[in-house]
Amino acid sequence: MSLSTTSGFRLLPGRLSPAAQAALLEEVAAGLADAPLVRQATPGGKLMSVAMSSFGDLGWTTDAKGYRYEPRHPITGRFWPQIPTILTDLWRELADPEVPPDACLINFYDADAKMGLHQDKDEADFRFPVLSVSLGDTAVFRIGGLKRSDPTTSVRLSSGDVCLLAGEARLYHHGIDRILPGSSRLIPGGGRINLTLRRAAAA
Ligand SMILES: O=C(O)CCC(=O)C(=O)O
Ligand SMILES: [Fe+2]
Repeated sequence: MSLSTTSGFRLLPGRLSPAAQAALLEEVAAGLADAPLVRQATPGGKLMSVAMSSFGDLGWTTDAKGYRYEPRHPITGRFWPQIPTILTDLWRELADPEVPPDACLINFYDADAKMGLHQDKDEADFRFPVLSVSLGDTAVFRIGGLKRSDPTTSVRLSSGDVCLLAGEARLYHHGIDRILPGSSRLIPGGGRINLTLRRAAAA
């Protein structure tokens, strides 16, 4: 089964040059110094293997009360750092020329982390795409369809790759099966960072 581009899924391999990746990584590291990565628990009480933080007006959080967007970091209580301009520029070019993203989720995967099949549906308006940027080790990304039981395709996301979940694919199930440790030298100590730009609140 191959993933139709008419679904609204778009992969732009190597969209960010090595220099742009390094510059973005520096901005992410500066943001994480202010809003540290946290391993959060699902509403069901399971600790996620991915460590997370956010940039923007809203950040994604999860705890016993559920999944939601919050204006402040769950541990520090501070507002989230601003979304780096490299990312808002990409959004303007590839996602929406007028309405800016108000959330950028930061996921850090170590060699053992993964993310189960899910839909991104905590946002107010699915007309806006999710724009994803990958840095560091390659990930084995799985994407299916609107139904959890739909057939899935495996796509590798490498450092500098950008992908869009737009149109019908905006609500396709997706997840990360595994990381390929040692596949990139961008992040000191290894691992993968995924950044997803979103419009969480109504525009
Ligand atoms: O890490 C990725 O490439 C996907 C992340 C994701 O699906 C999410 O944050 O909702
Ligand atoms: Fe997702």
